[in-house]
Amino acid sequence: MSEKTGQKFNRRNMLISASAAGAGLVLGGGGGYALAHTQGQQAMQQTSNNDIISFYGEKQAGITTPQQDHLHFAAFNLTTQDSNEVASLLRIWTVAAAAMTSGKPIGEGAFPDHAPPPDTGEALGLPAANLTITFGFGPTLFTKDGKDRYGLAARRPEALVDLPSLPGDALDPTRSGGDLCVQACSDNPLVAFHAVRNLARQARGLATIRWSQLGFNRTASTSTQQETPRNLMGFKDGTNNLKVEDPSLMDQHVWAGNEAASWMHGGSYLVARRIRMHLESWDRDFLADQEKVFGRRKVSGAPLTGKQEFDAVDLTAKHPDGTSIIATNAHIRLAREDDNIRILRRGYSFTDGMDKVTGELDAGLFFIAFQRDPRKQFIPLQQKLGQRDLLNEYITHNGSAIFACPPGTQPGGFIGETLFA
Ligand SMILES: C=CC1=C(C)c2cc3[nH]c(cc4nc(cc5[nH]c(cc1n2)c(C)c5CCC(=O)O)C(CCC(=O)O)=C4C)c(C)c3C=C
Ligand SMILES: [Fe+2]
Repeated sequence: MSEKTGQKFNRRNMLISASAAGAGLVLGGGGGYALAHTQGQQAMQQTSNNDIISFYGEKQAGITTPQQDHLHFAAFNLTTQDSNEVASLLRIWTVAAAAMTSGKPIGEGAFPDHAPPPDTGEALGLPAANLTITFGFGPTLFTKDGKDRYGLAARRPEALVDLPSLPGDALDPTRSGGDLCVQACSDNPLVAFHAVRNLARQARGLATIRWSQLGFNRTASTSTQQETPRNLMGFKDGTNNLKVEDPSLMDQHVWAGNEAASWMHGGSYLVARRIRMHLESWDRDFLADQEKVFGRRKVSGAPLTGKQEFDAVDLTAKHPDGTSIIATNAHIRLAREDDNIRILRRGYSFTDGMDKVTGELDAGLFFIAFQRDPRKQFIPLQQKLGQRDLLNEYITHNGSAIFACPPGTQPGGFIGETLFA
């Protein structure tokens, strides 16, 4: 499993070192850029801190590593027809991701004056801020329009299904699907942006961004060490999420095991949904009704059957008149009626400004969940929620994608090596 390495390196040290050495404007020319780069590498060896999450490991980082505050997610269309070029792209991305997640710019050694710098530069001076970069493969990497594009069709995992049409879906194809995905998460939004920008730049000629989504303020806690954040509806979100400190729950619900295609062992399946919230009508709803929708108190986050946030949810408790305290179609009842179906939620709030047609906010939850098998987890859950959830009055799912995230890799290897072996 990927872990915090305890190494100290940040791009700020790199800049300070460079200017102390009289390099002048670090971005002013190739010489300054290169000096900053070299001295930054020394800084990394000399100091230590804890804002670096190792890219290399048995499992990809960004799944069961504690969730950061900001997201830049991008889905890519492959434009190359050659499977060797797809593997080459993954090799290049692996090296770049390992550098950026350690707080280093892309590219080694001195950068030439008369060529574009290998790194775009906007994150120079910034620490890694716990950057993780997680890669995934969409169904269309394996089969597209009935064709075996790269000779990989036979290796498509059974669990990597095309998501069926789900109740209440209003999906926009331009915000859905993708051959590859990159999930960049960091506690600094610019660091996450820089990661996706630079990977997209490296992909030129082989792949283009199909759609992307920025996310702010994680809407889940994935670690017992984190405080539960609030979503844009004002409710604490993530209270009963799986917590990464329990490896047996991760093995049971998140990591693909022996049932999966062998190249996916130690990987996981990512489902992303762009869920627009109709915040104007939500804001007109009475507090008691808002609380009924979720089955929890707005301020404390406590279940309606308890007093404090982490009190157990009692789905059997009744009012004196015999009706259920947590309504029969409350979100937390439907999401947890079956204790065997659990997912690791890792979503973010988003806003893309306003809807030009209605004048309303275009904002909501960019839902991301990791799981061992979407056929047994996300799909049945959403089938139930989409039919009966009280929340449906206030939300619309308008983007959707599924990706198989392969296991991690070690220095010298690359993400996806088990698939392309
Ligand atoms: C298909 C899975 C889920 C979707 C889609 C989904 C959308 C969604 N959820 C909230 C807000 C909350 N969800 C909460 C709990 C919760 N949600 C899901 C699944 C989906 N949610 C699960 C499995 C759970 C946990 C249930 C449990 O085990 O008790 C909560 C309560 C606090 C918490 O436990 O996190 C909130 C709040 C929104 C706003 C939303 C779509 C916009
Ligand atoms: Fe939920």
